[in-house]
Amino acid sequence: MASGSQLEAIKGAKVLMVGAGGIGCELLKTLALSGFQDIHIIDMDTIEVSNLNRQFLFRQCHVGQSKAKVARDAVLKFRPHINITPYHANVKDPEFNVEFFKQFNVVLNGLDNLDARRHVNRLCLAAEVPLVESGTTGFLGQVTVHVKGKTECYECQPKPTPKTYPVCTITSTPSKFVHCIVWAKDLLFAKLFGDKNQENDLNVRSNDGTNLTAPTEDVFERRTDEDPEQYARKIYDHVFGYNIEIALANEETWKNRNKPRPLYVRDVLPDNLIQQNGSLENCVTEESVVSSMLSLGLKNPQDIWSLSENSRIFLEALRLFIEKRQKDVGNLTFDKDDQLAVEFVTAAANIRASSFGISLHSLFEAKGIAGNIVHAVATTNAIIAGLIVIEAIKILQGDFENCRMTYCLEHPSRKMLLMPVQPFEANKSCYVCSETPLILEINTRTSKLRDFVEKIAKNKLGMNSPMIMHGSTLIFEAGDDLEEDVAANYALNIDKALAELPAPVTSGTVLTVEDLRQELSCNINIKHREEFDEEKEPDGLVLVGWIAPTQKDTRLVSNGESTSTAHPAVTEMVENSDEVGIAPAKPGTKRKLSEMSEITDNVHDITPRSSRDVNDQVNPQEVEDDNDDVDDDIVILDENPETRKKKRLQ
Ligand SMILES: Nc1ncnc2c1ncn2[C@@H]1O[C@H](COP(=O)(O)OP(=O)(O)OP(=O)(O)O)[C@@H](O)[C@H]1O
Ligand SMILES: [Zn+2]
Repeated sequence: MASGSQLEAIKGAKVLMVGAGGIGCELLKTLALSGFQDIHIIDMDTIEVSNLNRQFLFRQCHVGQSKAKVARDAVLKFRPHINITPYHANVKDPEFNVEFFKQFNVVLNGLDNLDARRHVNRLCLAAEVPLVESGTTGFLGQVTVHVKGKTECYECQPKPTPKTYPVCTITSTPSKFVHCIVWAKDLLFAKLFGDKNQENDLNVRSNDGTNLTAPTEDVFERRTDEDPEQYARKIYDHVFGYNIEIALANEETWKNRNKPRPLYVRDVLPDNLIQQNGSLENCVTEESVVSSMLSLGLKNPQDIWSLSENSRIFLEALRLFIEKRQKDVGNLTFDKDDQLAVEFVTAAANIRASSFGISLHSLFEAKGIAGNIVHAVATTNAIIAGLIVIEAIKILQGDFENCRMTYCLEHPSRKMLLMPVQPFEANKSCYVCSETPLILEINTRTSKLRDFVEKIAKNKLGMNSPMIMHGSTLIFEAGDDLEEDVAANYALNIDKALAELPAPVTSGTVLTVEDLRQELSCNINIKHREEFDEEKEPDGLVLVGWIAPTQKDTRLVSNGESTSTAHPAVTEMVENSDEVGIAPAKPGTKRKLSEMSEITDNVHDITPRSSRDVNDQVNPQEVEDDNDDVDDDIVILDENPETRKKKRLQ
C-alpha cells in the first residue's frame, strides 16, 4: 500500500511506457492498480496468437489488433477513470522527439531489442527524463534505473551482441549442432530463398580464398522449366555431396579432425522413397500454413527424425517453397514463426550434422536454437513489472538515493531471489552520455564514405539518420526529404575514398557525427592506418573508445520469447559461487569470486558488466567466438579497467 506522499507523486505523474508485450501488459496493469492516472503507451505491434499465453490483457478476438490500443481498453475496464493514451507506432518515429519525451516524468521500457532501447536511452538523456529499463529471459530478469547526471546511462556498459562463429567453422568444419543450424539458416536458406544479391559464403573455399565451386554457382538458380523435385535433389547432392567432396580434397583440414561423409540422395533414400512425394493436398494446416511435415505425415515436433526422414523433409520443403510459396522466394529471411522455414532449416542442419558425425536434434530443439528462443515465464514478467513500478515511484519522489537495479535470479542465492544492486555512476568515456571523442583508425585512402556511414555511424553508433560534418562542411546526411541536388551530391561522394572527398578526411581530421532525432552528437578523431589484421579487425577499422559489444556472454536474455538485456553476469556470479570468472584485473583475464572481496564488501557491489540482446541473428560472417552455445563459464571483458571502473553512488 502506497504512503500518502507516494500516492501524491503517483497521482501527479505522467508516465510513458514503451512496449506493451510480456512485461508491458503486466506493467500497465500494475501502474493502473497502483494509482497512476496518466499513462501513455507506445507499441508498434499487433497481437499474435503466440502472445496470448502471457500477455493477459489480450484475447483471441484481439489477434491482429494494436497491442497499445487493446491494452488500454482492457485496463480501462477495471480502472475506467484514468487516462491511457495509446500510440500504435514505432518509438523511433520522428513524432516521438525530444519535445515529446519532455512531457513525461519518467519513461518505462518493456522492449525486446537493443536498437529501440538505445534510441529511447538517447531521447531520455536529451529530454532529461529518468528511464527505468527492464528485461526478462525465462526465470531471469532485471530492472535498471538511468538518471542523467546521477547514474550510468543504458549505454555506459557494453551490450553483448549474439555469439558469432568463425566463417570457416560454419562453412567447412562444424563441430556442434548450432554450427549446422547457422549454416542451414544463414547460408543455405538465405542462398535459396533470400535476396540473390547478398554475399553468401555457402560454397566451399580453397586455401587461397577463391571460391572453388564458383563455376557451378548456377546450381542454385532454378531454370523455369526445371522440375521442382529434380531441382531439390540437385541442391541436396550439391551441398551435402559435392561440396563435402571438395572440402575433403583439402587434406590439411582433416589431419586432426574426423572427416565428414558426403551424402547423396541415391545413397540416403531408397528408390521407392525418392519417388514417393508428400501429399500436396495434406500439406496445408487448418490455419493455411504450408508444412512438409504434415505432407509427409510426420506429426510430433519433439521426435528426432532419422537421416532419411530429414532428407525427405528437406526435399519436400524445398518443393513446397517452389510450388506453394513461389512469391516469397527471393525475399525471405529466416523467421522462427515460419513453419516451412523451420522444417527446412531443421532438416538441412540435421543432414549436415549427420555428415559431420554430430548428433541430430528434433524440430522443437532446432527451432529453439535457430530462433534464439528462451521460453517466457509470465511470473518473471510480473515480478519485473512490480519492480519497475517500485523504482518509478522512488524516482517520482526524488528519492534517487534509494533507487536500485534489481536482478531476478533463477535460484535463491543467500536466501534472496531478488538481488538489488546500487546504480553506478556514468562511465566518463561513454560516447553517448559524455562528450568524450572517439578515435577512428582507418585506411583513409581505401575506405569509402559509405564504410564510415554504414559501419561507424549506423552499426556501431546506432544512429538512424546520421549527419556527418567536417568542421562546418556537411559531408553527408541521411533522409528521404533531401533536395534532389543535395541527394545527388551525396550519392556522388558516398563511394569515394575518405581522403578523396571534396573536404578530404585524413589523419588528424575531426569528424562530427550527429543524429538530430536522437540528439546525439559525437566527435571522431581520424587516424590513418595502412593495414589491419583480417582475423582480428575484419571491419578494416578500429573505433577506439567505443564501448564494444562483448560476445562472450552466455545466457540468452529475452523479454518473452525474444529479447531484452539483462546482466547475467551478476546472476551467474551469485548462482555459481566461486567457480565464476569475474571482472578481470587485466583485460581479458578472469578472477574468482573469492578474490572479489577486495572490491566488494557485499553482494550489492557486484558489478554487472554485460548484457545480451538476442533478437539479432547469429552471424557467421563475423569472426569471433567458437564456444558452446550455452557456456556456463562467464567471462567479463573490460578493455580498460581504469576508465571503466565503476563507483558506487554516494
Ligand atoms: N521500436 C519499437 N517501437 C515500439 N514498440 C516496440 C519497438 N520494438 C519493440 N517493441 C514492442 O516491445 C514489445 C516487447 O514485448 P515482448 O518481448 O513480449 O515481445 P512480443 O513480440 O510480444 O513477443 P514474442 O517476441 O515473444 O513473440 C512488443 O510488443 C514490441 O512490439
Ligand atoms: Zn552513458
